[in-house]
Amino acid sequence: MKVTVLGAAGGIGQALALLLKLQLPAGTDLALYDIAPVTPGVAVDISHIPTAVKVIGVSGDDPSEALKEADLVLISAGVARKPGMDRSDLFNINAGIVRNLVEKIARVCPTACIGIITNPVNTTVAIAAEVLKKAGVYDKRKLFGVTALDVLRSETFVAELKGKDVDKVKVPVIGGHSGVTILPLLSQATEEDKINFSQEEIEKLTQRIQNAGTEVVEAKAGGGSATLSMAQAAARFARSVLKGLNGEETIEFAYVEGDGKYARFFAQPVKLGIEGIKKLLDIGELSDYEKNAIEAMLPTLREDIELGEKFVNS
Ligand SMILES: NC(=O)c1ccc[n+]([C@@H]2O[C@H](COP(=O)([O-])OP(=O)(O)OC[C@H]3O[C@@H](n4cnc5c(N)ncnc54)[C@H](O)[C@@H]3O)[C@@H](O)[C@H]2O)c1
Ligand SMILES: O=C(O)C[C@H](O)C(=O)O
Repeated sequence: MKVTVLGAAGGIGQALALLLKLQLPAGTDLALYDIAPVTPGVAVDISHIPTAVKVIGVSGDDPSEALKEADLVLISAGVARKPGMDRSDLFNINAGIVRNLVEKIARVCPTACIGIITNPVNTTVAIAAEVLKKAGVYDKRKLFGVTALDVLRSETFVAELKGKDVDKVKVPVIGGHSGVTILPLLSQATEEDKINFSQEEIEKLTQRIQNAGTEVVEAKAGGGSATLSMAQAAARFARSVLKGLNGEETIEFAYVEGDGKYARFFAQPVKLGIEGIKKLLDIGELSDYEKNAIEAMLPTLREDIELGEKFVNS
């Protein structure tokens, strides 16, 4: 198996490269690409860590060498937020970056699974889908917006608030990856057994999870957004995708093209298998608060998606 990271010299990219070198199964190839000239050096650096994962680093204008025969491509190339910005403010720069990189993927490794980290994820995934469709290689089972960080944060915050074992807490998170489109399903949170919340706790926790990215952006005070926690989330996601590709089915939450019930793309639980998504899983029973929250997010989510579709097609 081969995993490629595009944007590998960045804050997420370097931490992700390190985690993948440490966590990928023995025998996996890891390819790092970034326009930054330091990228081959990042690869040399982590290549000295004694694990059975082989690393190459490619810089410059052409990612082809890094993409050749990739099974999974993770894209974290692009700019990050500064205080006062929304994720949608990144569209002007990141839309073109994602379009160009996905065009390369369509040519060099059209059957690879793709995990998009670059914001605004609600829109960049739609851009990727349209680019792949134009190239005649779109397989919706293989395109993912990486929303695993929302799940990690929910597990952490719930465990902290309720004094639970963080290793056992599970919280589904659905919708998209910005503001009100991030919806933790606290009515389904468990630590083996169901965890109960007061309405006040539900409202405060939901808001904290929705604003967690901004919490990091403000704390970093102009130095960027979440990189280390994001790298861990992406590494966990990558391991699950590879497990699936290797025939060991796993479940992850990701922003994918589903049945269109709520929006063309929607973060939901998926069963991963040898072709990427094997099955879309049901989001389960929702509380009235969650049902209302879905209705409230849909105009934003649909607009975000349309923006990406139009960017490629007009
Ligand atoms: N999905 C999520 O949950 C999540 C979480 C955190 C950050 N993000 C997003 O991830 C992106 C990256 O964040 P970061 O903190 O790593 O930013 P960063 O600025 O530290 O790194 C970005 C890297 O992308 C590279 N790059 C720019 N254009 C490129 C191109 N055309 N080809 C290859 N590489 C290119 C840059 O050289 C840089 O090394 C941002 O858009 C950020 O908003 C998403
Ligand atoms: O908030 C951001 O801009 C980065 C990322 O989407 C996050 O959730 O941390």
